[in-house]
Amino acid sequence: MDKLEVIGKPPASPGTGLVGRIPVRGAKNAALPIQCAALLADGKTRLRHVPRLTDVSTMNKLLRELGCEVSADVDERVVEIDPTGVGSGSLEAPYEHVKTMRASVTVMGPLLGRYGQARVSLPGGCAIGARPIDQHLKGLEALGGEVTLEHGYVDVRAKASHGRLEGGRFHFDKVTVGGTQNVMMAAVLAKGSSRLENVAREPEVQELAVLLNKMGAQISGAGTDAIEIEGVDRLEGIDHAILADRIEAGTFAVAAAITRGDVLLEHAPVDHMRAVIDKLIEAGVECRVEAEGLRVIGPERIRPIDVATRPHPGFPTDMQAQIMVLACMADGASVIRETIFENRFMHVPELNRLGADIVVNGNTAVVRGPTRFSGTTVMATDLRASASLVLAGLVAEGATEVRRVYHLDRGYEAIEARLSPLGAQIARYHGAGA
Ligand SMILES: CC(=O)N[C@H]1[C@@H](OP(=O)(O)OP(=O)(O)OC[C@H]2O[C@@H](n3ccc(=O)[nH]c3=O)[C@H](O)[C@@H]2O)O[C@H](CO)[C@@H](O)[C@@H]1O
Ligand SMILES: C=C(OP(=O)(O)O)C(=O)O
Repeated sequence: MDKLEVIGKPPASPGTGLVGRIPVRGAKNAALPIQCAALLADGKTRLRHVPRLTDVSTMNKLLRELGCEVSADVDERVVEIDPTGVGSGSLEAPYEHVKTMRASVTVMGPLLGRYGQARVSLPGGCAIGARPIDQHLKGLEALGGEVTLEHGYVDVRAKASHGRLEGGRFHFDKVTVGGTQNVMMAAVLAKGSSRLENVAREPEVQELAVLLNKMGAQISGAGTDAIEIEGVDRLEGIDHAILADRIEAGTFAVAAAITRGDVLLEHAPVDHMRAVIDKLIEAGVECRVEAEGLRVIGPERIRPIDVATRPHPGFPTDMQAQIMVLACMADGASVIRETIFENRFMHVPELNRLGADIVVNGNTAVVRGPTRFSGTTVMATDLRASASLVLAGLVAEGATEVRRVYHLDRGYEAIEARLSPLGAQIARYHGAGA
């Protein structure tokens, strides 16, 4: 297992921290459902600006097992997916895949929509919460799917004798990104029309709808809280560039802010980052929208902030751990509330081991700054928790060793190689640590 060593530098005067430009890569959370959507097309889908992440490779592997021909030009960040061979073998996402990456369940909607059936391992919980998929399944039932749960697997098939879903109306009890994507993908090839209400409005949902419409689907309303879909008979393979990652950009923005740096985040999707940018500005961080991206300049003094995570356009839960590090560096007490996942404070004990003063009560964390982080060995527990530990390491006195970096590699492309040119001292050691 790899580990990262970050040699930190407590912040000095403004402009002495991370300095330079960093290109923002394609978004993991946009790429994964789009890879699944390729299952719906007649012919090949060509994806560009695909980030080099383990989750993307895991999804490619699953698609190959389902019968897709997948070629990945990692250097060019291009992935081509041809689903012509799917259907001759098993339409199953096995436990081995789903346990390493929950987003594997997103093949369920496209498989059901196109082939009339799918079998997917139940994902179970993960470090950040229970994460049930009841809304995915209820939504698929509302479109004419029949769901059976047996031996840890979900079996879903179209009830109608013609083997296609009929379409239908579904109101989500809970706003769910993956649920919206799964049910939307099931509906595009249905015989009739569908209306999905109380849907997620995340940019990655909108992006999926854009892609599906380019393929020939008829979806309207993505980005609002109701989506209408007219089923069509077939979809075509197309060429598409993956949206830039608002969470990666936000993570690097915090790195610039806490180190008192000056960093241009090239191609940052600023329109999708409003809630994060607003909080950075509230904390005193200078954020300038420039032609080439977002420029972030760290202030002399960071002000405390109150943050509550919410579905988009609210503050994203995937930035909660990182903004907590900004709060640690603020002069005074900040309050951070996590309302999306019930157990997403796993980074707190590790940040406290690095010197933070964070007290958690239920879903609320009170963060008392300013912290003088002091490097030690810490353990990554999930993707964004890992990112927060790297951020704290950047401003810690001495060396911070972050173990279990495989979590980080799920969602950040070679973070050490990206941050080093900005002046960070960060190195990866292969096969070391637990
Ligand atoms: C690959 C991907 O895009 N992952 C993102 C996606 O995850 P994911 O799609 O899994 O997250 P959801 O939006 O579904 O989860 C939101 C909340 O709804 C609950 N829920 C969800 C489905 C369901 O059927 N029943 C139910 O109760 C979940 O447990 C959670 O508490 O959105 C999350 C919320 O923005 C992000 O943190 C993840 O990074
Ligand atoms: C929670 C995340 O991802 P996933 O849904 O893939 O676990 C994340 O990207 O922060």
